[in-house]
Amino acid sequence: MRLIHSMGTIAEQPQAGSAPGGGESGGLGGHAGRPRLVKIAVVGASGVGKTALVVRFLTKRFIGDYERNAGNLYSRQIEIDGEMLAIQVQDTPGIQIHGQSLECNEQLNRCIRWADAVVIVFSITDYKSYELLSHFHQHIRQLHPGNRVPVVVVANKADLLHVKEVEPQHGLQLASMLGCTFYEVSVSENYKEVFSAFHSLCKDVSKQQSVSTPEKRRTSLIPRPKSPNMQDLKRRFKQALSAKVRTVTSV
Ligand SMILES: Nc1nc2c(ncn2[C@@H]2O[C@H](COP(=O)(O)OP(=O)(O)OP(=O)(O)O)[C@@H](O)[C@H]2O)c(=O)[nH]1
Repeated sequence: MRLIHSMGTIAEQPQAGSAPGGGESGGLGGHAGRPRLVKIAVVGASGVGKTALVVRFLTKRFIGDYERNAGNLYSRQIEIDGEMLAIQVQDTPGIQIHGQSLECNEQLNRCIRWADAVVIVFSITDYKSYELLSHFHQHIRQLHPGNRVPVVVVANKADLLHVKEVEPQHGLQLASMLGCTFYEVSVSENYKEVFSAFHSLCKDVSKQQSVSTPEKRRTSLIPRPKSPNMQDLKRRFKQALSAKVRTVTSV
């Protein structure tokens, strides 16, 4: 796992396709010899386990200590279904909840716009984090108008059933109503489910990219004008010359 930079510096990073705010997606098909780039933003309320999830996915380890996070961008190459992918994961600062509305700052908006796919995390021990789910989903759709970026909903802290505030089936129902894939995980106890969530997201991105790529391929298949045929040019030049000679001799 490689830490690229913290979110504080992201706004000043103009690298195309590699950092939030960096403009066009670098994810389309990758360049020759380079793995395809998949950019994922992880969003959710504060304390739901976003950082723990990202670190678990990238290192297989669980971090137990809590430190409010400013938002880091991590990268790692992973082979998924035989294809090497360069995955960038943007951990974002937790949204503080005031009432039920979502107040995203510009940094977070930039991260969402930058992403090819988004993971929305809530905690089954925090009902308010669950209530934010549909707000986040709507916000993501608004920031990607006309482009259905794949979204996965992750219900975390499944090991804390004794203090749960959200029934797992409610998470599942809401996620399917929003058209998102749903995973219930315990980042602290389980790596497999965490990997599956990111795996399915990467597959969705791949699918979406291959849908948009044929258009690009088709345009690149339009025959380019041929370079002039030298034999043909010589022949036409000779013809023109002899016509001129004929005109001159006939005068
Ligand atoms: N029991 C349990 N604790 C978890 C789990 N996932 C995360 N935690 C703990 O929950 C706390 C918050 O986790 P973080 O990953 O820092 O949460 P965050 O969403 O990044 O928080 P912010 O930085 O405030 O946005 C930490 O103490 C984690 O160890 C889990 O699956 N089970």
